[in-house]
Amino acid sequence: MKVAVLGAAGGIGQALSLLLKNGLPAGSELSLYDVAPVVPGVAVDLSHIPTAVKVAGFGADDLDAALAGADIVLIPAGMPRKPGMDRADLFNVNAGIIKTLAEGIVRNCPKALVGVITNPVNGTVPIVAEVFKKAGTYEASRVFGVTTLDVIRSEAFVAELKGVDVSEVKVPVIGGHSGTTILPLLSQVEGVEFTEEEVAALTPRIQNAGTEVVNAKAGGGSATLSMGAAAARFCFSLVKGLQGEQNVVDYAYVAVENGDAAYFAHPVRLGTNGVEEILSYGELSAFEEKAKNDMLETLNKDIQEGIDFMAAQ
Ligand SMILES: NC(=O)c1ccc[n+]([C@@H]2O[C@H](COP(=O)([O-])OP(=O)(O)OC[C@H]3O[C@@H](n4cnc5c(N)ncnc54)[C@H](O)[C@@H]3O)[C@@H](O)[C@H]2O)c1
Ligand SMILES: O=C(O)C[C@H](O)C(=O)O
Repeated sequence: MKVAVLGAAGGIGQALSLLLKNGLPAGSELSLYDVAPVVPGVAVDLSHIPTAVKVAGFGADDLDAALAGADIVLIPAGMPRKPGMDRADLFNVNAGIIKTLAEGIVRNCPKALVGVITNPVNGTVPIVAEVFKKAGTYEASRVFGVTTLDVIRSEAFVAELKGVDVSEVKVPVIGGHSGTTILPLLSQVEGVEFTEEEVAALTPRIQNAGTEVVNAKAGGGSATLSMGAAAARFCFSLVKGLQGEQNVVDYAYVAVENGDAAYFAHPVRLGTNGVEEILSYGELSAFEEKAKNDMLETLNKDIQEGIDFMAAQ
């Protein structure tokens, strides 16, 4: 199994790479790429951890070597938010980075499963898809927006609020990855009941959790450690699917035919080709149904921005 991390020297990249060095199956290769000159040093540093995962670092000019033959590519490359910014404000800087990296995937590992972390996820995922379509290598089942951070935050917040064992808590989160497009389905959490007031308070807390971190870091970036943990968890699900494990289900922002929007976070069953099946998110409460309908204008606009960016190239 070869896993490439693009943007591996950054806050998320380093946390994620550490977790992958410790958690990928024995015999895997971890390929670290970044334009920052420190990336070979990050690879050397990780290589001193005694696990059976081989690490290599690749600098700015070595994207092709970093990607050659990768089975999974995770992309946390690009600019994070500062206080006062929306994720959408990152589009102009990050769109070009994502396009360049997606073109590298086309050249070197067109069959890889690609997990996009770079914001704004609602728009960067369509960019990757459009690059692949242009090259004739697109398979919708292989492209994912990583929304696992919304899921793990929801688990943490629900457990904290209800005083239950966090390892038992499962919270579906659908939609996109920004503000009101993040929709936790609290009505479907098993074993706990929420009052209307709790739902009305917890839903926006989950939706604004990224901003909570951005403000607490006061100009020093956005979530990196929790995102590293989230991306590693998602990567391990992809690995299990690739290894042929049955019934691996996780949440991700994926292309959906005849769905709520062209891209929407759903539960998906993972397998050797990435998404084997897009699963239904089930029944929504009246509160969730309204929140879903209300988000669609924003989500569709974000998606179109990514498509238009590529159309203008
Ligand atoms: N999906 C999510 O849930 C989620 C969560 C947190 C952050 N993010 C996003 O992830 C991105 C990275 O965040 P971070 O905190 O790690 O930022 P960071 O600034 O710490 O790291 C970004 C890294 O990307 C590298 N980079 C820039 N251009 C590159 C290129 N062309 N090729 C390869 N590497 C390049 C930089 O050198 C840097 O090392 C941001 O866009 C942020 O908004 C997404
Ligand atoms: O909020 C951000 O800008 C980063 C990330 O998308 C998050 O949810 O923490």
